[in-house]
Amino acid sequence: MHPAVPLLLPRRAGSDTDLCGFNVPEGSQVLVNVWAIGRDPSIWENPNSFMPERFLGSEIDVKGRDFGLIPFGAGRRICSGLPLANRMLYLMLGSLINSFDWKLEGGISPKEMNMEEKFGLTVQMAEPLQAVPVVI
Ligand code: HEM
Repeated sequence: MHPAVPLLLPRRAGSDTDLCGFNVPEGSQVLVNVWAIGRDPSIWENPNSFMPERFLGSEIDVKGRDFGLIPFGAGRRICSGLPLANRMLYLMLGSLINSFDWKLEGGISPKEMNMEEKFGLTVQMAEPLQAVPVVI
């Protein structure tokens, strides 16, 4: 839902190409809108809902084979840090959740949290997250 690099790295068409009925002339710059793919209702049920459980028992992964979910990109320019990120994310997130209780600053409830984004080459929260760790 919130891909780190919403338009991936720009590509250039190596030859005249027909893409889903659109003519893409050789040399055109092509941007892949991963942000829109992640919110496409023809691919995802309830695309705007955060439902990590939708992946339970699913074969879909983020390694660039399932074009509905390519937060690390795909093809020859796929993120070269994917194997590292794939290991570190579980470790970091698991450590943070295991070691602390978390609350939002100002007594805001998670449902009230502003999840809007700022437009840019990389996605950032419009209103930075202020999460307070409480030692368990
Ligand atoms: C959650 C963590 C990360 C995400 C979501 C992410 C996402 C991406 C995306 C979307 C791209 C563009 C791929 C494309 O256009 O097909 C990219 C490129 C790249 N990423 Fe990551 N990345 C992450 C972590 C890392 C880490 C940990 C490293 C290095 C240690 C790294 C190094 C790179 C490099 C070098 C490229 C450029 C690859 C190229 O141009 O061939 N990334 N990343």
